[in-house]
Amino acid sequence: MDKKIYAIINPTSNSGKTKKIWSASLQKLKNSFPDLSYRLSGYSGQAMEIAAAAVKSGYNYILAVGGDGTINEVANGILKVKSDLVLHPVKLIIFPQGTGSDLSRSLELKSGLNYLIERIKKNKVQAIKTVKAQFKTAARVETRYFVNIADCGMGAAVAKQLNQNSDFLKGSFAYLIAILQILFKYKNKLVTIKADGEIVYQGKLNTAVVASGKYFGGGIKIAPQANLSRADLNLVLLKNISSWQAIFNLVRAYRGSHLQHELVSSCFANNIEISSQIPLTVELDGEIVGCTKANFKLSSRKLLILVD
Ligand SMILES: Nc1ncnc2c1ncn2[C@@H]1O[C@H](COP(=O)(O)OP(=O)(O)OP(=O)(O)O)[C@@H](O)[C@H]1O
Repeated sequence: MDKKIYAIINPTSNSGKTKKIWSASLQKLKNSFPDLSYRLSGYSGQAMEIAAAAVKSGYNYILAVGGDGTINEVANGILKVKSDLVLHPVKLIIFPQGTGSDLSRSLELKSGLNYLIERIKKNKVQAIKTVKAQFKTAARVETRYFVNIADCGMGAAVAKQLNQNSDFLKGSFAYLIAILQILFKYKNKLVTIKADGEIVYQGKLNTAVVASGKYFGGGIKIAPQANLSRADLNLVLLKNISSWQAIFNLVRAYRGSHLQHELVSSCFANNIEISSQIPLTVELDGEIVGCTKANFKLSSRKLLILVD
């Protein structure tokens, strides 16, 4: 079957720069793929609906243009459609245009339009795992997939701060400012963490990271042992570290050499549960979705992604 490509663009990603980049890229993309259809998302969450509708209409390539949040929505839209209703395997194409674009970093995708066109033509596929997260919102218990990294605690508080900050701050620098804003305010909280049914940690915690990819926070290599194609999940715990310890180890975290720290642990599991008396904020692929109690379970559904 031919490539039927549907592009979904988040015009607000990367502080609105994506809208201009898309306008400048469209004609060249159309020259290579004349049947390309596309739509700009009009509000948060719409990319999920557009992706699901495109898959149901028979599009077999969905192109996500934006950052990790956009990819998360598009992935959820693809996975929402029951696999027996999908006529042909659906492949996700990524045109990385986010503030952090941490999934693209884990996939080692080259940025730029020419590389995107080459990627589509080459059609090299990598299957990555997907993870079903369950968490609490004000109204109910909800579920949503993530594909790169989920975290609870200070990491999620930083993502929340980032979303509130001015669009003036860009890229990894925007994340660094948000980290510094939260670091000295954040109080570690008592948690119980289970991995595959066994308690693996009980005590004060700064951040729990449930990782498929290696990077979060605009390039912090928080889970250096994680691998998108590996079957299990990497749980990285930043235990009762102080603000100063976090500051001193930030450079090590960017390099991925923080696992040697005595208050950092890393293990692998298929099912991770995080509970706490004081709720911790939960973040999935950079999006704040709710709070604990949260559960992260490996899904049997894989996501097919075009890579370089
Ligand atoms: N039309 C829209 N108006 C407002 N928000 C939107 C719209 N379309 C999508 N969004 C929201 O924009 C948010 C940010 O998107 P995205 O994560 O792709 O960009 P980013 O934050 O710049 O990149 P990254 O997550 O890689 O740092 C998401 O929460 C998404 O739901």
